[in-house]
Amino acid sequence: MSTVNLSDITKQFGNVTAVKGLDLVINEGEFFTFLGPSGCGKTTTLRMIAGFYFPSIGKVKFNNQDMTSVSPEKRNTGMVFQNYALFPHMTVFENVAFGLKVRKLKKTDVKRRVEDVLKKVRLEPFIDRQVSQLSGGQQQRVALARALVIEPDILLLDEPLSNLDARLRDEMRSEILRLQREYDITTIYVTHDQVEALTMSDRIAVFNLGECHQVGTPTEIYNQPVNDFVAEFIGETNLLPIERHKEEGITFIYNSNDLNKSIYVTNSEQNIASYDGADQLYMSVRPEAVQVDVEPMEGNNVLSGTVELVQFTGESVHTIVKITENVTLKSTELNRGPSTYMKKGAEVYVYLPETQIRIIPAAKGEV
Ligand SMILES: Nc1ncnc2c1ncn2[C@@H]1O[C@H](COP(=O)(O)OP(=O)(O)OP(=O)(O)O)[C@@H](O)[C@H]1O
Repeated sequence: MSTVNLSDITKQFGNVTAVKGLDLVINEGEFFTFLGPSGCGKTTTLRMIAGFYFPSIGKVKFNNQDMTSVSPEKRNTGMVFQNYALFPHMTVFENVAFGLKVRKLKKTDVKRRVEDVLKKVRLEPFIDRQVSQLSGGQQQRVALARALVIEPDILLLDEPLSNLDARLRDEMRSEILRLQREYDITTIYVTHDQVEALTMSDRIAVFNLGECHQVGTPTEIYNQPVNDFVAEFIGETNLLPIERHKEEGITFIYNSNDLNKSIYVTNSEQNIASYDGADQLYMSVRPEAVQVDVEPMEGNNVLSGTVELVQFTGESVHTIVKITENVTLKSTELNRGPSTYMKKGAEVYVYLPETQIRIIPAAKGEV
């Protein structure tokens, strides 16, 4: 097991800056995920850890040992690629044994270790099957076995589930977690799928445009996003630009030209002050915190509106309510039966509880 320490890493490809000033510490045995949209620098960072790329600036350390310019085969990392990169005409055994043969292990040791790992990934019955004759999920297991058989200090996984259908993806998520716990191995996982990141990770780093915006546990990232990019990328949110308007020194208001359609947050001044200098502030309210009813509720932040759309997903119901010309709010509630569904065109009230409103700045360089 290893810690991974990235300090002030920048990676330049010609005039493209793929990764900018990245500092990260990944702890021993941690399941750590790089999450972000396509092109944000996740794979480039993973490849710098594997040694396939060297950083233009900065240092990569494993267990405090400088690995920045060490070649990949001397890093003892196991990698699983998005397209698996298996040898299609070789058998499962030959594919998994490959890395051990390169390391010149004795034949009997190779056999024992390959059989052991194939048992762990539940592929023993397929040991002599050609890889091209396996299903996508089985090929994925071969790729995992091949990465694990060398007993790496760090397991690196680059979007390993993106070629699988939804059901198999679910199954492989638990399978990867089980193996990670069994081998007790520091694991770095790259994905653009937020559900995958939230359900699997000990901690997540959220990337955009080559920069890391936030590092935290899944609940921290979801409940306390540091800016509008993180709030919108992880889960869904209602994001409304703030117009500051002090009333008796304690409230701010959105939409100050129609006070009936304004949103108040008491004691928000301290929160706002900590973002002094931000170009734009937003309030972010998750749809599951937004309540919709045909009767007005008690308290502040009850806005009238018209139901624009009702989306049924099975387990939950999304209701989109138009508040003003420019503002719609989304509410998500668990499915409590047809009598509770709102109707399109209905006049309703929407309640935004103050405690569920989070004030966040625009991500730097965005506005
Ligand atoms: N070998 C390369 N040469 C030139 N530019 C590159 C190279 N590799 C990556 N880039 C650029 O660096 C940026 C980051 O790419 P990277 O592959 O790390 O993103 P990513 O977040 O992994 O995206 P994806 O999810 O699509 O794989 C992109 O703009 C990409 O075009």
